[in-house]
Amino acid sequence: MVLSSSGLTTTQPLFSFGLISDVQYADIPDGRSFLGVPRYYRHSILVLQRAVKEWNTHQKHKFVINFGDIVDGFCPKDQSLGAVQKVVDEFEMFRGGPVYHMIGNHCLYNLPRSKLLPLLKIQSLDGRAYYDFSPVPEYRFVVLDGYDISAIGWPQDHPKSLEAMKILREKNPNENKNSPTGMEGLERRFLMFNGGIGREQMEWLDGVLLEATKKKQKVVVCCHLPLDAGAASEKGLLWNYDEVMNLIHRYNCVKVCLAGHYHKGGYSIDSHGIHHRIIEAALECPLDTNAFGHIDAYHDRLSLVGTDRMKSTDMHFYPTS
Ligand SMILES: Nc1ccn([C@@H]2O[C@H](COP(=O)(O)O)[C@@H](O)[C@H]2O)c(=O)n1
Ligand SMILES: O=P(O)(O)OC[C@H](O)CO
Repeated sequence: MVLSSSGLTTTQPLFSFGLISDVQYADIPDGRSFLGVPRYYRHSILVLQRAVKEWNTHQKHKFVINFGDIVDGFCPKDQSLGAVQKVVDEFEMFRGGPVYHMIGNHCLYNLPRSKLLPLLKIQSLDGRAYYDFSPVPEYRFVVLDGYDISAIGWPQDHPKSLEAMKILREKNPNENKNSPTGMEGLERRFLMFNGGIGREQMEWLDGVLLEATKKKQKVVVCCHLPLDAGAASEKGLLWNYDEVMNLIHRYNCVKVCLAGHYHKGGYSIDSHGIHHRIIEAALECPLDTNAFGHIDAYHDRLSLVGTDRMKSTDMHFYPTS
């Protein structure tokens, strides 16, 4: 406890970290999403630069998490490598500690996993992009690879690609597998720009949650793709979000799930009291506006302090016995 200037006692966070999502940088003129939402491809890297400057000014953040989609799919392919490197270099200007990246669909439109993962410093076996880390003994972060089963990013004849195409053929009747036309409700998540968690990753997640439970750690799950329909459009959900959440709900250790992809951002608390916070996209910030923030982590809550378009959210943990 410390005494604030107002004389009231306040509790210091255990640690803090910076966060940003969907930078989707490209050296191309402004454009729009399929549904007409403006996208500012060149301005987004300025948002990132301002974020890093702010995080460095604070001098208290232990690390940064980037929620994926570092470069946009419209980036000319002969510029992909340079563009990803350029954005990574901006992140590297953060002086407080490591930057944890995750992959999104737009990353995979630009580069194969074999090139992408070393650039993003994701230690990988066989192209896997899931990992965990524990910044303090009380907390563990799990970073999921939402494009583990995906029709993008793996060679076309790779078993994971074939499995993804089978799912899309069964679930999505459209020739354009990015189109949800004629699909109803939650079924609308079966789009090519989404993906799923494979069996091995599920088993790995189970093991991490078991270990975290034994260590009495609070877990924050991070994934480019949202895991709760209350916080995002069903068109943006992880294909097997339901299986992943059923597994998570078997434990009491997961307190918060953070994601990107759904550019508008969102927030919900699910049936088990887990907070789902979808991070607003840097790409959709008009000139001189921002969408980045930091999270202060306490024993009993995460407090997201957002800038401009990123809303602030206090996430108090549901009491568990
Ligand atoms: N209702 C929709 C939405 C999207 N698509 C296809 O997905 C691509 C990516 O969409 P963005 O929102 O990221 O622009 C888009 O180019 C369309 O091919 C769709 O078919 N129907
Ligand atoms: O990642 P994008 O740019 O294809 O956009 C995905 C949608 O916003 C998901 O809701």
